[in-house]
Amino acid sequence: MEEPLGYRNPRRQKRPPGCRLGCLGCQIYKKTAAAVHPEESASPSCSYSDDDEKHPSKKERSLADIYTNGSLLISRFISVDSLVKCEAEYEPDGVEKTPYDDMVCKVCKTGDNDAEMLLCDACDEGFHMYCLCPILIKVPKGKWFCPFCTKKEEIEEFPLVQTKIVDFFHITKPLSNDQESFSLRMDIRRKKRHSLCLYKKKRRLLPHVPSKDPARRLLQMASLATALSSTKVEFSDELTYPRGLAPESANKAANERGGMQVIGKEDLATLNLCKQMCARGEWPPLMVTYDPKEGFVVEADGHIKDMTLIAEYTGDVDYMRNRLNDDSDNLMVLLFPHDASKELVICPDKRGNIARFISGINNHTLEGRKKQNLRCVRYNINGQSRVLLVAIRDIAKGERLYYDYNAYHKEYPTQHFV
Ligand SMILES: C[S@@+](CC[C@H](N)C(=O)[O-])C[C@H]1O[C@@H](n2cnc3c(N)ncnc32)[C@H](O)[C@@H]1O
Repeated sequence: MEEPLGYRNPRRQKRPPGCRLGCLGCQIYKKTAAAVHPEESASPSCSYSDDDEKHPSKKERSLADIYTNGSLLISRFISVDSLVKCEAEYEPDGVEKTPYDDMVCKVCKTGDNDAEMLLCDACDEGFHMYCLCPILIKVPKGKWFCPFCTKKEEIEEFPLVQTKIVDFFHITKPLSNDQESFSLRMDIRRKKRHSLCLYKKKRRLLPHVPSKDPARRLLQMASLATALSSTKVEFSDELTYPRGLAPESANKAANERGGMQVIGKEDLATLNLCKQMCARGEWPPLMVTYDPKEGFVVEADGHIKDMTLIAEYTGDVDYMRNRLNDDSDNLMVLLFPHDASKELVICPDKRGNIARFISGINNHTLEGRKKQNLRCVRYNINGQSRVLLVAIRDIAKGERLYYDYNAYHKEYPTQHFV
């Protein structure tokens, strides 16, 4: 398997953290600036709106800013000549005092990490992004309301009616115990058993084994339908190329920096088999549930063997350059060519499948890393790049699925992940 890739989080630190809120980020920026250049101090109240292109956080913005962590971003700003002029009140040590200095998070009651503190646009209370449930990994675009001011929408369960589920997922055959397809799959598995040693050595992909009970499969599908409809995402088990985004011709695996592994014949047959099974409603045994800390999560609803193909990561394909201001936390790198303007990402915000709900590990802790049971791998499939999620060990029924969002690009902030 090639080096796995991770999520790309283009909006991370697009502006100084928290600057949306009475411009707390601006305060941080200005406070830091004032400490270094007290003569060029910052105004206590920012005159720019959040989305104003003239906002200091937007000026001088480059890819380097976007992919930089908060502290580096601030230090980069203070080295910029054109600091914003302003009047400020100084403490004796020359550091400007702001109305937000005493702000504490309403959840943990501390004022630590003010760079990660959001202010509610209604009640003006502070909340650490990582104290929210589920946690927020970046400053939201536009207005933000805290859980106390937002009337939380109840997750509405998708109706457990076979016809509705068949329609929702465009299933081509009713969800019955389809003997023919099961025997086809068993045939492949029997063949594999004969050459077990060989396949173990080569680490071939394995097709998933759906739950035998059609009623259970219906429940699994209803759980995904609930998650997709709650997030207003239409089901799509393939990459999509809507007009106005990147054309399909832009997805050329040959352009990948350093090359991309070509999928083998047997693995391709397995992928095709899995796709056919899914189209018939014979899905991997997975259940989507809701966790107060992680949001929607995916759990194994049956034993899953090492090397089982879990899902393809699907969604609309777009150029990364079009997504720099994207609020989404689930963009996936699809193609990483030498020419950065041609970098492609998968955006499952409008269309997608179960892959977009799978959790990420906290790769700052050993505990977090131990949870990893999947890996995402890119393959050159018929000349195009595709991203597959594959089990990297046996997964027991009830275990939650996790992979490393940061295995390739190290930009996804997972330090507060559970
Ligand atoms: C790709 S989405 C995963 C699906 C998401 N849970 C949902 O409800 O749509 C990534 C987001 O899920 C949450 N998440 C994923 N893994 C997590 C973890 N290990 N701990 C806490 N939150 C996690 C974070 O809010 C993150 O921004």
